Amino acid sequence: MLGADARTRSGFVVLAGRPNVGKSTLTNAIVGAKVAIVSDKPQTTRRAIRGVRTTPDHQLVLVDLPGVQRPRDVLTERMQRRVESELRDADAALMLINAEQGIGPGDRFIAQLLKQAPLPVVIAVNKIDRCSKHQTAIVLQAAADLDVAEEIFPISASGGQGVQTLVDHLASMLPEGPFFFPPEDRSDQAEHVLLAELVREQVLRRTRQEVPHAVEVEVGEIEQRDDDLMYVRAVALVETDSQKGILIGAGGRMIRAIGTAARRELERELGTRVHLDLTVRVRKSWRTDERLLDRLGIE
Ligand SMILES: Nc1nc2c(ncn2[C@@H]2O[C@H](COP(=O)(O)OP(=O)(O)OP(=O)(O)O)[C@@H](O)[C@H]2O)c(=O)[nH]1
Repeated sequence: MLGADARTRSGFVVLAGRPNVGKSTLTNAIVGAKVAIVSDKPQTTRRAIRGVRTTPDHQLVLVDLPGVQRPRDVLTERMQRRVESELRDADAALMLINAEQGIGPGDRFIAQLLKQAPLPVVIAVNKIDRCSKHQTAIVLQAAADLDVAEEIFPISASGGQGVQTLVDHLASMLPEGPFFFPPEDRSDQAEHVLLAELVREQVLRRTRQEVPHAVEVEVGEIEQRDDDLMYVRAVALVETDSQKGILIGAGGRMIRAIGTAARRELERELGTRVHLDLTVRVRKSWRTDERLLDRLGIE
């Protein structure tokens, strides 16, 4: 417990950035644990996943926003609403820019959105490990020209360069106040959502084209069956029969490979042996099924 006179800082920082810029990787680096799933396919993060970093003097709650984009269907409209409400409720925003790609229309769109939000903004220029000093300097200048951020930090989320300096600065921006979550918490996601994300990560790793983005994973049952065995039932929802066929693979090879890899991830997360019961089901147009989106925790 903290002493009564201890001064702590505590608050919410929203992460904004184009798809694939490294938001999940940075969340994990800041929190020091795997709370957001990482993939090299854009549009992985459909939920506002939070990571919680707690030190003796601060608690920084990261809200990892979905790739900001214009609403296209029910799913993305919901994302957009979530983005706007997170911006209203947060203490600061961290905009991530991809140093390798430079600044594009998507970044300008986000900068515009952040300019209208009543909160201080910091920019981190990520993936500098992939760039020459000269290229990094050009992107840093272009980031400054967006005229939205108080401070700009060059970082490598995967390599760790510059991350500590960025975190120290973010922590200093938080208001003084008590912690929101118990210090041992790293994420406020319901356990079944986190486990479902770990399974979905393995689906994304192994599928191509339209399949990755058509798949959602729902974890129904999580049950301690034995002293050292956890039973987890998961369903991969797809939109068409042909996607189902791809996911199952010839002779069930694909789904077995996904299941084995996912089980290892779940065992690491839960610290126990896991029996994963993974099935594939077709649910046409789950993207526009509001009730299902509610159940899956996509707001
Ligand atoms: N070289 C390098 N690669 C990085 C860095 N940060 C992230 N990546 C890679 O970039 C890809 C995308 O990273 P994610 O963290 O999934 O990106 P994201 O912004 O969360 O993506 P969405 O969820 O689609 O919005 C992955 O392959 C990462 O390994 C970095 O600093 N350097």
